[in-house]
Amino acid sequence: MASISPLLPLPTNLPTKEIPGGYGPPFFGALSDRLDLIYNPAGPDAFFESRMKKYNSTVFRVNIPPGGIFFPDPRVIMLLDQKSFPVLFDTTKVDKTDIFTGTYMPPVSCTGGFRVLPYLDPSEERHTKLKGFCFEILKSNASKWFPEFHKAFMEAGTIWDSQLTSDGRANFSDATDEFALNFLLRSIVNRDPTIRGEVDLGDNPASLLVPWIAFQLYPIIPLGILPKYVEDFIFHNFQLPFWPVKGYYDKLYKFFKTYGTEAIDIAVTKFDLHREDAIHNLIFFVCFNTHGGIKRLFPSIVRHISDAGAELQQELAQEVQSAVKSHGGLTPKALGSMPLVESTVYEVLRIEPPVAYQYGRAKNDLIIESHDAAYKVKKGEMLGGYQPCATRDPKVFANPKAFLPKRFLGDEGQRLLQYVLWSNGQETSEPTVSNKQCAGKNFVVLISRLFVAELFSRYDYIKLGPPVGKGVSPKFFFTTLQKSQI
Ligand code: HEM
Ligand SMILES: CC/C=C\C[C@@H](/C=C/C=C\CCCCCCCC(=O)O)OO
Repeated sequence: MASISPLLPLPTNLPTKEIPGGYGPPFFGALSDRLDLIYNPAGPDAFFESRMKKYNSTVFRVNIPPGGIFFPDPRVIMLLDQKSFPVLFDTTKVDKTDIFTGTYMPPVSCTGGFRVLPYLDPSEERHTKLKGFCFEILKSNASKWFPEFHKAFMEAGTIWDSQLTSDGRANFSDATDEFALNFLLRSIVNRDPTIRGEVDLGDNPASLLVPWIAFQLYPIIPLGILPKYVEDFIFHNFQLPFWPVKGYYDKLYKFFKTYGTEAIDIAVTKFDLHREDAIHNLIFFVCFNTHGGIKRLFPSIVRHISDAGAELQQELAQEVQSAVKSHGGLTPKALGSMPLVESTVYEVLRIEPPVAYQYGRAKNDLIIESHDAAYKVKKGEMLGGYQPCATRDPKVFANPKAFLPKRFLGDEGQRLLQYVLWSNGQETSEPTVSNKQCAGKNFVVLISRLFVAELFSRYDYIKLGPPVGKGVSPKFFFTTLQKSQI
């Protein structure tokens, strides 16, 4: 792991302090913190900022959801600065077994009875095999990314233009969910989900994923579908049975088992994996890891660019359209000559990392340092991080709460990349079979740059309206799509 740069002052005999905060009485302490965090009208940012202020520390003890009656111990030590947060990446210090979703783990019934890759610690042999399989899937399909992404994006653009003409607004969310899944299934599973057949995913394939993902996450997110206390009692105290949503997953299973044979054969022959293990992990890679991540990242990219206004968008349109023109199309070389697009994507990933929470259990007694103190952690204690506090650390980033799309331009910008942590690792490090950094780290940055480049190849100016609807994933609509003149 690359060391933290000299920008952070080296420790000079930091005072050792007791970790502030606490957990309160059993059940009620967790209930109080959960209601404060999950149902905080100002969001988790406000919750963690208020606790940092209360304890005058970026390291403190708190209960992290769910923590309800039938859920595991919610006690966590949070690390919320750029000095302490990277401990979560260090697998010599933390154990990552079964903590992908935090203090609670969904039942393996929702992944075919298998503990899929993200729940495995690097010390497990399956972790090495499955991460190698994931890398191979990304490598062997790389030639498809540009053409398949362009094809799927153009289908979405046609829908948006038509809706804007007929309805005065265009449904960004639904079209993006579908185009992203079309892109992934055409590229990785070699099957176009829009082609109906004996085994298919219906008219809206992306909608099949929602119940399955919601089932895995309902104990840790605000669903917003019932009155607060009713919702909290039902969804944050009990593990609900999988069978009501099993039908959705079974459709995904049949689709991957039927059409994903090329990828599954690679898992069996090259990585010595059992066929069923490979199928359920491939479903997870595509439908949870990738599509689930895109569902959070792509709206964030468009929201930040839309809110940044006309000046940024004119510069993006100019950079993209001139590069596409001079390279004869949106080619890898054209994309590689769009520094503002790249910096804008990194700034979105910094200011709003799509997955805000990371965890790790202390493998031994540890001393953890923040910028201004050292803290003793006992073996077995759960460590956690709310990443936006670390990626908005004022000791590292000037004007940390501002969206500055040019922040990562030039040499200074390249040096700051080590403090972009969205992939559960520094942007300047690489995922390996020995660490827990996102296997799709470089793929995500590539398709995010592609997404911005496709947008500003087609449009000169875009405006996203306010979110519509409550709950897990509100929908976003374009209110303006000004077509490019070329
Ligand atoms: C926008 C999209 C994505 C986001 C935001 C994202 C984010 C993350 C994060 C934060 C982690 C670490 C979780 C933890 O252990 O604390 C992770 C792990 C992982 N991601 Fe992603 N990811 C994305 C896309 C992908 C893609 C495209 C793939 C592969 C096709 C992928 C495969 C994985 C795998 C396999 C792990 C577990 C790594 C391991 O166990 O060593 N992800 N991802
Ligand atoms: C929904 C899937 C999102 C990204 C997929 C990515 C990483 C996932 C890491 C942890 C799973 C929990 C994500 C949702 C947390 C909900 C709490 C919150 O942020 O409010 O896979 O690569």
